[in-house]
Order: sequence, then C-alpha cells, then structure tokens
Amino acid sequence: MKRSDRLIGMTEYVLEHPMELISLPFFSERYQAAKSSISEDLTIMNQMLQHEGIGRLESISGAAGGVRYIPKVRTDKSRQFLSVLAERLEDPARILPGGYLFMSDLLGEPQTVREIGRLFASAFTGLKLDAVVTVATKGIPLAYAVASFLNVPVVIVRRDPKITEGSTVSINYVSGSSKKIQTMVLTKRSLKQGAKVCIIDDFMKAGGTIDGMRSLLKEFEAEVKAIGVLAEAEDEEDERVVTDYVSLIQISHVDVKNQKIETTIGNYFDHIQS
Ligand SMILES: O=P(O)(O)OC[C@H]1C[C@H](OP(=O)(O)OP(=O)(O)O)[C@H](O)[C@@H]1O
Repeated sequence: MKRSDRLIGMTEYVLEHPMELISLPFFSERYQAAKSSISEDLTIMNQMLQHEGIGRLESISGAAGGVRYIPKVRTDKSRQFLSVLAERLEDPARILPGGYLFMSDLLGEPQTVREIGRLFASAFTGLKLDAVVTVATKGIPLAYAVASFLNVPVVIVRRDPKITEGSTVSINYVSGSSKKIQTMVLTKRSLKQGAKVCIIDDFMKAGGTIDGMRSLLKEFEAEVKAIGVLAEAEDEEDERVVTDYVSLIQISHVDVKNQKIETTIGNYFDHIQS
C-alpha cells in the first residue's frame, strides 16, 4: 500500500478515536507496514493536524506506548465559529419570558453541536475526566458532543425519578430564575466514587441548575473539574451562585421592551491555552 493511501486510512481512524491511545503495532498490522514507516506517517499526520488547526498527536513512548489524538481547535477558527454563533443569537425573535433565549434550533444542528463539543473538549482534554455530566433535556446533545471528543461516557441527571433508572439519589434545589424548588435525580450506578467530571449545559441564568448538579454530584463524591455552558445570561441582580465556569457566548443585554439582544463571546478564551 502506498504511503498516501495509508495516510488516508490512518488519519480517518485517528480522527474517529480522539483521546484514545493507539499503538504503532496496531497500525503496522492493519496496513502491513514497518513500524518505522508508520512512525514517519504519524509525523506527517501530526504536522497536518496542526496545520488544519484541529489538534495534535501526543506520542507516548515505551512498550505500552503509542499515539493519541488530542483535539484542540486553533484560536482563529474557534473565534470565527463563536462570532457567527453570537451573531445568530442576537435575533430578537429568540427572546423568551424570564430572560431566556430560544436555542433549540442550534441544538438541533449536528454540525453546530459537534463544533461546540470540539471547543469545550479543546479546553478540557488536560483534565483527565471520567465522564461528562448534564441535566435533561437541552444539555444532552452538547454533552454527547463534548464526550465524543474526550472519549468518555455521558451521565444524564433527570428531574424526575423513573422506574427504568434503578435505585437513585435525589436532591432538591432552587431554580434561581423561577425561585421554584425542583428535584434532580441520578441513578446510583452512573458514577464510580470520586469520579472526575465536567458539567455541561446549554444555558446558565441564575446558575441554580448548575448548582443543583454540583450538590447532587457531591452525593457521589465526584470531583467537578470544569463547568461548561454554551450561553450565559447577563447576571443582573448578581444572583449567580456559580462563578467558576467556561461560557462560549455571553448574552450581554436582553431588552424585551425594545426587542433587542446583545451578545458577545463568553469567557472561553480566558480558559484555553493558545
Ligand atoms: O441557570 P438557571 O436559572 O438554573 O437556568 C438554566 C437552566 C434552565 C434551562 O433548562 P429548562 O428549559 O428548564 O429544562 P430543559 O433543559 O429540560 O429544557 C436551561 O437548559 C438550563 O438547564
């Protein structure tokens, strides 16, 4: 097999298995090529991944070594994507009562959701996470996108106990915006004790939902290493209970009366090494 043909196959495999350690013998056998040739192929691939601005290959030496694709969107590409997303969110037709925004169209676009997942993963690959945690419903597609690039499972917190979830742990929390007492439920078998997780959700207003998930995760003795939200609302009455989070978009001003929304890029670039 020619190097050019081999490189196509190897690159497809690497991009389909982000964060997974792939041994050189695996590629040698798969493509019937010497390890020295495979090693040269991987050097070429690594240069191209960085040229394309989508990450790099990490090499782990030794018998149990190999390579691992570390997703990382280059700053110019992520800034361009977030600028377009911020602009789309400035549509006054998205304004909902209570200062919420209609975002389900964006959450229904596989390519948009995948790119959002790639951006969060770019910021979280160094955290050695065991799982991505979200709460039903709108956070679910984003959590799967992030988890697919981190090569970890998704854990879904529910708002109501279901017989199909087995035995569960539940907590009550105040949903900041509506000042309503709500419940969060998580099946006992979803996380091992001391799991390192990130929390992902689509929107954060008062932060009550995120804070509820943190309380629930405390019951599992899980370690919340990061919190990621697609959009954060302006924090008017300074009621926000969550302070350490990564947001892609910030809704800087919602003027319901004059039907105006102003958005900016969130604090994402403060949390990502260039
Ligand atoms: O910061 P807070 O004031 O708590 O609000 C953020 C919540 C509210 C909204 O969820 P809902 O629309 O209530 O529920 P679902 O995701 O199931 O649509 C959003 O998806 C966040 O989870």
